[in-house]
Amino acid sequence: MAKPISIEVWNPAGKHRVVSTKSMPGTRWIRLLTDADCRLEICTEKKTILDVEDIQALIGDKCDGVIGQLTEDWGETLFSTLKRAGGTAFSNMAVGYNNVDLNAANTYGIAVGNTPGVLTETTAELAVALTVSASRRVVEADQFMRAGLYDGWLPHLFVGNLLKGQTVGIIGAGRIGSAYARMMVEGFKMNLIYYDLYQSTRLEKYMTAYGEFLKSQGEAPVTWKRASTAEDVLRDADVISLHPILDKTTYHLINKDRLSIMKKEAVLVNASRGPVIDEAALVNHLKANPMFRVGLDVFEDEPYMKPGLAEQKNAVVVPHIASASKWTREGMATLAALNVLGKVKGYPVWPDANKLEPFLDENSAPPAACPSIVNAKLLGLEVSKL
Ligand SMILES: NC(=O)C1=CN([C@@H]2O[C@H](COP(=O)(O)OP(=O)(O)OC[C@H]3O[C@@H](n4cnc5c(N)ncnc54)[C@H](O)[C@@H]3O)[C@@H](O)[C@H]2O)C=CC1
Ligand SMILES: O=C(O)C(=O)CO
Repeated sequence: MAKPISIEVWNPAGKHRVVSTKSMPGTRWIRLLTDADCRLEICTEKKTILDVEDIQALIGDKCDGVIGQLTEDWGETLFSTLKRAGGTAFSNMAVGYNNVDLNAANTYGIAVGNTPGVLTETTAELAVALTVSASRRVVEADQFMRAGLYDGWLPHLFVGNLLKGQTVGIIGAGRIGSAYARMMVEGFKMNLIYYDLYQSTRLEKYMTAYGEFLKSQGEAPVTWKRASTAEDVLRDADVISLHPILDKTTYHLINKDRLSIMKKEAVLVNASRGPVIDEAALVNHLKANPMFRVGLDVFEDEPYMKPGLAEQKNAVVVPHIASASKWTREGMATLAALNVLGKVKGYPVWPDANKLEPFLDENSAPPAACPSIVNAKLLGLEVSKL
């Protein structure tokens, strides 16, 4: 028998049953669904991470689509349950979808949505915040102050690293990696080295133009380089920020060997996914190298930290909040809802998931399309001509 699970129902007479496994910020997403004849059921269970059984209970016997979260395990069991309930759509309220087994979704013909773009700047800004906090020892200094230990200015008190003129390294120069690179380069006049499987022509053009601009102002130009290996970035950079997707190629990309080639006083930031770093190896490295610093938004076994990490003063840790600005979270909710709604209504897929502004304009109706379906091609979904 299915577990009892608490829900809040909107528009009970709606024709299409859509389930959201969590309450999400804002109300626009709710309005968009209910105005389009959906009965929306929002799970209000007081449990942060729902397990597969909880979600099966939510899906029930009839469900057209589900809006879910990156903490959930969307694999064979959930996609087959959704298919049996007549569902055709699932959307993560996230850009990353490493919690989703796309092969299983494809097997059951379920469209999988994500929420790119709307979180790019917000996430990059938090990565910058972690970089500065780690470089300048902001959290350590804050704790020292609150503990009443400050008894006057001293030449050696909380000396950290200057960013200006140093080299910032990016691994994964996609939307967020490129936005972060620009913030660091513009903000701190840093030189750039990046590694990605693909060339980021846009970022390279920007770097060249910005260097020219600085020169025209009589300032030292910034330089850039595309590295041919991740190791080249790790060896050369003073600050390294990780922004790749999580998949087989990036799992434990930062491991004991790669940590050992980094500068002893480097700053490492991770706002991508926890398993990109071998966290146990990182803890050992932090212990052995007190001048090496990290800023972490994500962890290998969320919500837990590996033993020893919490005690390391050279680590700044925050609980996966990189996309947590009001505008972004409301936008993510809107995109996730529109992915599901679009598929339920039989709309085509938006042609460019990097240009989703029309869906985010609160003053106009969104286009009749699914903003971002990651398996659209595989499912042979029609592309919008709008
Ligand atoms: N901490 C947080 O709250 C957030 C975390 N994220 C994470 O950030 C990731 C990136 O997001 P976007 O920039 O929007 O995605 P994106 O797809 O624009 O960028 C990812 C980049 O990683 C590159 N990449 C893939 N495999 C690689 C490899 N083996 N080595 C080097 N580069 C590789 C890709 O070529 C691409 O350029 C998401 O997949 C998600 O996991 C995203 C938003 C918020
Ligand atoms: O969107 C993502 O992938 C996140 O991690 C949360 O914003």
